Amino acid sequence: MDIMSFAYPALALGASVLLWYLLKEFNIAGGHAALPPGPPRRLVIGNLLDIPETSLWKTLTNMAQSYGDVLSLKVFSQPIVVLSSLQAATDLFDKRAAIYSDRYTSVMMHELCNAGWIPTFMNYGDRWRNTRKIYHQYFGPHALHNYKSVQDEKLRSFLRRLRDEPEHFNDHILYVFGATIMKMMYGIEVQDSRHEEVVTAEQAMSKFAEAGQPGRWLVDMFSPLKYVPEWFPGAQFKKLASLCISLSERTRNNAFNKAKQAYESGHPLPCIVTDILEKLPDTAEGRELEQCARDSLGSAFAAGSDTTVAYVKWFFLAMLMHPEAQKKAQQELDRVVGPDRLPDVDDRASLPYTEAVIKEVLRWQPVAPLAFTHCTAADDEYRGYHIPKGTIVIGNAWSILHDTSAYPDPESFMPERFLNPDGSLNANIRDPQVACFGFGRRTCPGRYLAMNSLYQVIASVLHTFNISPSLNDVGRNVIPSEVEGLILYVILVHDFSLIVSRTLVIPAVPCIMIAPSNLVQLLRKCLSLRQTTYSAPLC
Ligand code: HEM
Repeated sequence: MDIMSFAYPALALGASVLLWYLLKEFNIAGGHAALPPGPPRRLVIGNLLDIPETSLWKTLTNMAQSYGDVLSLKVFSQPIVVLSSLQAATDLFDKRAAIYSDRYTSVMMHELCNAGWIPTFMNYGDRWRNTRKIYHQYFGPHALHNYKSVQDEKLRSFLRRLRDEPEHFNDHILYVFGATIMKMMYGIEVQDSRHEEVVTAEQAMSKFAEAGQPGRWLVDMFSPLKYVPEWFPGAQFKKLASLCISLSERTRNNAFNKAKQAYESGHPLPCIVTDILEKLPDTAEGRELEQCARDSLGSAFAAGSDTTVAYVKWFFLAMLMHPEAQKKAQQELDRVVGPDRLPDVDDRASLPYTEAVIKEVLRWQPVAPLAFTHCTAADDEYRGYHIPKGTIVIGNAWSILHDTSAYPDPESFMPERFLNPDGSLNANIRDPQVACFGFGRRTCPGRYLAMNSLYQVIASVLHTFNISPSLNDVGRNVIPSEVEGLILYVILVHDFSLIVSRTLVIPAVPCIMIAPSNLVQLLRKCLSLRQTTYSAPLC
C-alpha cells in the first residue's frame, strides 16, 4: 500500500492533536476566562522548571511580587493556583469552602500506598467529616482539660531529662510530645523515642513523605504502570508502596488493638480509645465509627509530632539569638508565677510577653510554610480568572506571615510587635494562627492541642532554664549566624552584638510539611542550658 495513504491521515491527526493542545493550553477557543497570571510556560512541561527543589515558598513569594497574590502555574497539564494574601485565602478557602476543601488524589499515594485513610490525604466527604468530628470531640478546646494530669506528668519528666542530660535535648523534645499523645490516646507509656509504636509511626511518616513527593513518580503521569509487578526491574515504587501499606496498617492498628484488648479484658486503660469504645453502639454504624477512630488517632502522632517538635526547636534557636526577649519573658514569669511552681494553663492570660514570644515563633518560621495543598472539587471563577476543577491550590502561609503590611520588618524576631505600649496583647495584630495551621475547613484540627503543648513547654522551659550559647575551647560563645538550606555555618563571636540574624531557611518537600533537620545539628553545637532560680522539685 502507498506510504502516502498513511502519512496524510497521520499528519492530519497530529496537526489536530497539536491544535487541540494549543487551543486548550492557551485558551484560544475562549469559553472560559483564563487561568490567573503566572510565569510563561514551556511547551508540554509548562512551569516544571520554575519549581525549585528547596525553599519553594520563597520562590512563590517572589513570584507573587510579579504576578500578584493569585497566580497560576502549570506542570504538564496540572494547573496550580497559589494564594499569597490573607484576603485571597479567606475568599476561597473559607468563603467557598465547598469547592476548595478537597485533596489532590495521586495514583502513587491513594491507589498504591493506600493513603486515603489518613485524614490529611482524605478526600472531602462523609468519611472525612466523621474523622473531623472525632478530632473535635477529643482534641477540641473543651476536651483539653481532660489530659491535664498526663500533660503535667510528661512535662515534668521532660524538664528533669533536660536538667540531667541537656546534651540530649532533641530526644527530650521528641519524647515530651510522643509520650503525652500516646498516653492520651492509647494509655501507652512511652519511655523514650525508641518506643516501638513511636518508631513505627516515624518510619511510616518518612516513607509516606518519600511516596508523596509531587512529580517524583512516573506512575502518577502514566497510571497503567501501577500494574507492573513488584519484582519488575525499576519498579521500586511498588516496593515502597508495599512498605507504606504495612507500616501504616501497624500505625493505625497496633496501639489501638492493645487498648481495645485491655478494654475487652476488663482492665480498661484511662485513654481516648477506652472512652470511644464505651460509647460505640454494636451496629454497623458503630463499626464504621470505630474505623474512623482508628484512622483519626492513627494519624494524630504523625500529623502532630514533627510540626510541634519543629516549633520547639525554632523556639530554642530564637531564644539563643535573642537573649533580651528571653530575659523579658523570664522576668514576667518570675513576677506572675514565682519560683515555687511551674506555669500552668490558668496563668496564660496573665503572661502577655510569653504569649507574644510564642506567636512570634509561629510567625517567624512557619514549619508548614505552604500549609498542605488543597484541590478544587468544581470549576470556579475568581477576580475574573478561571480556576478549573482538579486545580491544586496552595495557601502560601509564608507570604501571609511575612507580609510587610501586617508585620513590618518580617524577617526579624520581635515579640513586641504583638504588644500594646502598656505591655498587653494587641488584638489588632494579625494572629499567626490564621495561616500557620492551614486554611478553611481543612485547618489543622490538632491546633488547640498543639498550642496548648507549645505554651506548656515554652513557658516551663523559660521558667526553669536559661538558654544560652555554649562555650568553645577558649571560653567564647558559639553563636549561630546563618542557616541556609542544608548548609550550616557556625561562627564564633565574642558577644551577642555581633549576631547577624539572617533568614533561616529549611529544606522543603515541595507543598508538604517540613521539619528543620539541620536545626538540630546547629543547636547541638550552640546550645547550653543552665537552671534558673526556679526552686521547686521537678517530680
Ligand atoms: C504546631 C503544630 C502543628 C502545626 C503547625 C500543624 C499544621 C497543620 C497544617 C498546615 C495542616 C494542613 C491544613 C490545610 O490543609 O489547610 C494540618 C492538618 C492536619 N493536622 Fe496539624 N499541625 C500541628 C499539630 C497537629 C496535632 C497536634 C495534630 C493531632 C492531634 C494534628 C492533626 C492534623 C490533621 C489530622 C490534619 C489533617 C486535617 C484535614 O485534612 O482535614 N496537627 N496541620
